[in-house]
Amino acid sequence: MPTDTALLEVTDLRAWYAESQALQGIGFRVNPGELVTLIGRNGAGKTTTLRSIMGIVKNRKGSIRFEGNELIGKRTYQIARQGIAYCPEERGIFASLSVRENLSLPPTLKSGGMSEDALFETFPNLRARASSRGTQLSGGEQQMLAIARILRNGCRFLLLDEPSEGLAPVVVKEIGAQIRRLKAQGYTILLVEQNLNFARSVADRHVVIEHGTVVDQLTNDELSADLNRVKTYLGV
Ligand SMILES: Nc1ncnc2c1ncn2[C@@H]1O[C@H](COP(=O)(O)OP(=O)(O)OP(=O)(O)O)[C@@H](O)[C@H]1O
Repeated sequence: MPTDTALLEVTDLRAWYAESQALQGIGFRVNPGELVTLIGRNGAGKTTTLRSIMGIVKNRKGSIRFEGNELIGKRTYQIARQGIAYCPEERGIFASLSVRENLSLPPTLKSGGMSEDALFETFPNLRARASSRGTQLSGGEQQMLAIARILRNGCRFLLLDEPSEGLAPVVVKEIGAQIRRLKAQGYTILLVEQNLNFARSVADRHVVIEHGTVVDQLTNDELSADLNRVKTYLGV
């Protein structure tokens, strides 16, 4: 696909934590409406890639273009306002606030954010738990709330960090179905995952990261046809 159709284009991305270089020159693209995963072992650089796109990791070089606009040099709030939402691995639910209060917090960054009703339709478990505090939610409900919350602000490009982590298989399936529904609604999604089966159940393409670089890229069909190609990288 030609460069000018990419929604996100990352080129030679390098990033540092103090003196330590975590990304060594990452390059990949995400086209509008696609769901792309970043897969790789612990410490490969997946989360750092998402945090670099968001400008949370500030010491970064190379190029990150979103809708043609360069994000390197921009602050996190400016990046969010371009229409990029980030759901971190730690989920960031406000423990003492109810589900409804957690959902009321995000600022409107773009028009077209999901209404509370639309969110409760996508995540029916949350409707039943609307008055429950963050601490009373199961891990799966917390993950759903973390995703639901970023849908409030109107962003159409979602960065999701390991939504399946620590969840029972039946809950992982449910979250997979919800993510597929978001994709069907036109959201573009970049997803960090270590759970290969989950990644295969939702993605169009996969970008494999090792030691801060991209070592392979493949479509979901290519992955299904040759699972060993990726299992070697993941060490499973
Ligand atoms: N806050 C930090 N300070 C210093 N080094 C860090 C920090 N966060 C991550 N690193 C290092 O950067 C490298 C990439 O880590 P990153 O978290 O991006 O990996 P990952 O692929 O997302 O793995 P994981 O699934 O374990 O988060 C690792 O070597 C890690 O130790």
